[in-house]
Amino acid sequence: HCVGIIGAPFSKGQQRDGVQRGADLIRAAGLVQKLKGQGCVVKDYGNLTFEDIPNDEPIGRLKSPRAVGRANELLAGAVLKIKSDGNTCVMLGGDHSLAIGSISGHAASRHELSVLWVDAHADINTPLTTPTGNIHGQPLSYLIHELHSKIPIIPHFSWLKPCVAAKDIVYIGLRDVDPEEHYILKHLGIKTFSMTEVDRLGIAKVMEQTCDHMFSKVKKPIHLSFDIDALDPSVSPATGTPAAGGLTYREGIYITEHICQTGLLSAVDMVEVNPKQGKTEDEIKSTVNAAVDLLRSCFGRVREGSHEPDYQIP
Ligand SMILES: N[C@@H](CCCCC(O)O)C(=O)O
Ligand SMILES: [Mn+2]
Ligand SMILES: [Mn+2]
Repeated sequence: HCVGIIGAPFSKGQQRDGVQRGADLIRAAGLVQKLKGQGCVVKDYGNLTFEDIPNDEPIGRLKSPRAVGRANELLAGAVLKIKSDGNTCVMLGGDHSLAIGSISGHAASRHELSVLWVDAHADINTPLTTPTGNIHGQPLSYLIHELHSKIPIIPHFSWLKPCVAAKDIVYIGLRDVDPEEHYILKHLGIKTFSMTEVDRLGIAKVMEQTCDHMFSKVKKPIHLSFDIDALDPSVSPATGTPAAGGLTYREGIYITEHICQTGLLSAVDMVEVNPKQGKTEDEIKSTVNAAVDLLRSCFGRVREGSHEPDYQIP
């Protein structure tokens, strides 16, 4: 696996300080060394620098629209470069509004994508349906062709064009979906595996049906957008919008092991780790370590273990 890492220390897609520190916390937990230790070729492209945008007044309900638009324009360019260099891209957030840039940049490189959105939330509010104005609850609405007519002109978003078809999106982990989002999911016929389906089917069947859906026509590169709040708060409490009844650590690892073995993973986002939302150092560690382990499983780590092909018992 050739892996390119980009850090996006950005928090203006929501209101809680601290999520901008996620990238460096994941690095400090040894992500690069651990990926190299399991045979990956890793290039760390460092962190993006986001210039402050003064007077970024709300537009309608949207909060920090100019900062979010600009940050994602920068991120899109960085992801495109990482893909052009032949890597699988790992974007470390930062809040989930960054998926706007990550998926845009990925689509600029690989045109048709399958998007697997692992999250307690649907993140598909439009600028007119959002209950909070936080753009981390809206990223998919800017990216989906079928919602283009529902997105108004927004300063610093003129670079952005929709690049994903509703049929190419699958959700796993939903348990906190706004009514407007639920209507959009049903109206667009988007494939969803809420926590009810995870409970009913079990994670193995969920992954089987996820892959059947994604590969039903042509096999496309996979963009995995993993919001750490998809995991149960007992595993990953240090996050801004925790919701009870989430994925176990094992279910999260199963998802990433399974996606790895498809051989189609082309980019992965790991977002919403917020150390300031952890009550103790242990809560922060548990959250960060889960993020690291999930990423290790994206790139070949398997729980049964592995050995060098030419190993022989001495
Ligand atoms: N649906 C809420 C909560 C969004 C949570 C965002 C997280 O998943 O990145 C909103 O729109 O503000
Ligand atoms: Mn979420
Ligand atoms: Mn999210």
